[in-house]
Amino acid sequence: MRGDYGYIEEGLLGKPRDLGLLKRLLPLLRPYRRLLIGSVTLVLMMTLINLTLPYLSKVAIDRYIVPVPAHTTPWPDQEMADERRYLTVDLRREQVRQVVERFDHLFERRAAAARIAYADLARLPAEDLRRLRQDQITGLGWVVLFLLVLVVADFAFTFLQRVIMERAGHRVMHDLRMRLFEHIQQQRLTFFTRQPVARLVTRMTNDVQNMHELFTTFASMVFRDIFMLLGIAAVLLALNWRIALAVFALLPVVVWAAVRFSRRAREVFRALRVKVAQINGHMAETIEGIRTIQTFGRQERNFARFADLNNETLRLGMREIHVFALFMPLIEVLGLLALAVLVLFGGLQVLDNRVSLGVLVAALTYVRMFFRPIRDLAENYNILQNAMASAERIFSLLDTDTRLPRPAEALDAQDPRKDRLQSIALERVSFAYTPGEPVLREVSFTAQQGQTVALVGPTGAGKTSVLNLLQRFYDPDSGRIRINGVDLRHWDIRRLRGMTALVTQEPVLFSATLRENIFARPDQADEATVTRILQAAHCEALVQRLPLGLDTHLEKGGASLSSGERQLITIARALARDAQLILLDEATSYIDSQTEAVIHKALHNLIAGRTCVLVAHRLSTARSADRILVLHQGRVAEAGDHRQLMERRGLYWRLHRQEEKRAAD
Ligand SMILES: Nc1ncnc2c1ncn2[C@@H]1O[C@H](COP(=O)(O)OP(=O)(O)OP(=O)(O)O)[C@@H](O)[C@H]1O
Repeated sequence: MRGDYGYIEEGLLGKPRDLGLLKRLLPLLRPYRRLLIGSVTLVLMMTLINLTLPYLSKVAIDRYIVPVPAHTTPWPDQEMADERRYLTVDLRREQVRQVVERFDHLFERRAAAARIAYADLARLPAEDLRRLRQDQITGLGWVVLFLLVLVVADFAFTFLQRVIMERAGHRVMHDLRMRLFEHIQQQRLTFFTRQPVARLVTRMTNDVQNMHELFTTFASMVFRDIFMLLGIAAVLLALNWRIALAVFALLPVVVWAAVRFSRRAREVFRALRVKVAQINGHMAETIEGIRTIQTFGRQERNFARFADLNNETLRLGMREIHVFALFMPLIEVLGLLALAVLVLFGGLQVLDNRVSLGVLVAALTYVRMFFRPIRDLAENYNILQNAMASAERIFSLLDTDTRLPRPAEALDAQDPRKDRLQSIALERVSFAYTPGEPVLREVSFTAQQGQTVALVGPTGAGKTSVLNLLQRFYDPDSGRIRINGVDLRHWDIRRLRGMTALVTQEPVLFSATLRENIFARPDQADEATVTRILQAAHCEALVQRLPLGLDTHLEKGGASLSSGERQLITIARALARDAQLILLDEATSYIDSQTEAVIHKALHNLIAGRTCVLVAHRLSTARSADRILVLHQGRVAEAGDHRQLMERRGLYWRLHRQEEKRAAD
C-alpha cells in the first residue's frame, strides 16, 4: 500500500477551475432543487431582515426620539437653522394643548403648532412630558414591536435555512457515497493495483465531506455575503450618497488586504494539508509495519521522521495563525477607520443639518455590518477552492471506468452449457501485468469435470496468475480460456463467478460473526447443513472454543485467530457455497504439521467430486491431483501425475527432494 492518503492530489489545489465542474455538480443537486430554492429564498429574506434592522433605528430616532420637523412646519428654514434644536408639537391634540397652555412661557406658538427647545424639555414634569410626547412613545413602541417580530423571524429563518441546507448537503453526500462505492466495487482488479487503498478511502470520506462544504459554503458565500454587501451598499447610497462615497473610499484598501490574505492563507493551508496527509501516511505505515520496526529496532529512525513531519506541521500551523492573526484585526481596524471617517464626515453633515441624526446612526451600523461579509468571503474562498479540488478528484475517479465489458455474444439463457461446469481449457495463454514483462507464456492445460489440476513451481513462476485469469480478473494477452468450450469473454462473468469458490493464499475474513463469514445467507442455512459443513471443514473444535460459537464476532478480520484457523474458515466458506469449480491458492504461512494434516483433510473434503485448480505450495497437497503442471518462469516445464513426474526425475523431482531435505533439517 502506498500510504499517500491523497496528499499527492493536493497539488491540484489552486488551479483555475473551469465551469465544466459546476455543470457536473448541478445534476447532483437536481433532486434537491426544492430544498435549495427554499434555502436561497430564506437567505434572501434573512438578508432583507438584517438590512431592515438598522433602518428601523433610523426611523425610531428621526420620527420619535429626535423628530425631524415635518415639511409642513410653520417655521421657515432660516429660523430652523437656529443653534438650538426644537421639538414641534401638534396643538390640535387636546392633551398637547393643555400642556402647552399650562407652560405657555416655554413654547412658541404658530398656527396649529407649537415648539419647545430640547433644553427646556427638562423643565416639564415627567407626566406632562409623557403626554406631550404620547405619539412618539406609541410610535417607538410600534417600532420596537416590529423589531422584535423581525428578530424572531430572523431566528426562525436562520434555523430553517440551516436545517434545509444541511439536509440537502447530507443527502448529496449520501448519494455521492453510494455512487462512489458502487462504482469502486465494480472495477476490475487492475484498477485496485493502480489505486492505493488510502486514496480511495480519502475519496469516500474527506473529499465527499469537502463537497458538503462546497454546497453549504457556496450558498452562504454567494447568497448571504454577496447579497449583504450589495444590499448595504445600495441602502447606504440611498440614505445619503455623500456618506456612502466617503466610506467606499476605503474599499480598495480592504479589497487589497482581502486578496492578499486569501492568497497567503491558501498557500499555508495547502502546505498544512500536505503535511497532515504525510503524518497520516507515516502513521499508517508505522502501524502496518510495527512488527518489522520493532524487530529491526527502527523505532528511533521512525520516530525521528515523525518528529520532522510533526515539527513542520507545527511551524505551518503557527504561520497559519499569523496570517489569520494579522488579517482579522486589519479588517477590524479598517472597519473602525471607516467608522471614524463616518463619525467625522457624517457628524459634520448632521451639524450642518443636511443629514438627520437617524441617518447617521443607521449608517454607522451599516458600515459595521459591511466589513463582516468581506472578511467571511476572504476566509470562505479557501474552503471553496479546497472543495472544488475535492469535487474534481471525485469526478476523475467516477470517470475512471475499468469495468469488464459486457460480452458481445453472451451465452443464450437457454444454452445448457451455462449451468453445469463440464470442462476448463487454457489454450496457449500468454499474459503480462506490465506490457513487455510476460508472467505466463503459452500455458495450456485442460481439466474435465471432477478433476483436480495442481500448479506447482518456484515462487514467482506464475501460478497465482493462472487463477487470476480463470476468475477473469484479467484477460489473456494471447491464447484463449474456454469453459465448457466457450471463450471466457463470452460468459456472463456473474454467472461464472457464481459457480466458483475461491480460497486465497491469505485467508480473508470480514469483521462480522463467524456464521456471516462462512454463509452468504446465514438465515437460509439449516442446522443440518451447518453441522455438515463445519464437520467437513474441520471447524467444529474451533467453533466450540469460541465464546459465542458461530455467533462470535470476529474483530479486525479474525486477527485473534491463528492462521491455520483462518484457513479452515475460508475452506468452510468455499464448502458452504457448494461451488462447481474450486480455485484454491494454498496458504504459504507456516503451520505446524498437526494443523497441516487437519487442513489437508478439510481440503480433501472440499475438492472431492468437484473440479479444482489448485496452487500447491507444499508438494504434498499436489500429490493426489489428477494432473500436475510444473510452471517455471511462466512456462509449463513438466506435466503429468505425481508418479509420472517422479519417474521423470526432472524439476518436480528436484523440488520434491528439496522439500524433503528441508523437512529433515
Ligand atoms: N498485480 C501485479 N502487477 C504486476 N506484477 C505482478 C502482479 N502480481 C504478480 N506479479 C508478478 O507476476 C509474477 C508471477 O506472479 P504469481 O503471483 O503468479 O506467482 P506465483 O507463482 O503464484 O508465486 P508465489 O509462489 O510466490 O505465490 C511475479 O513475478 C510477480 O511479481
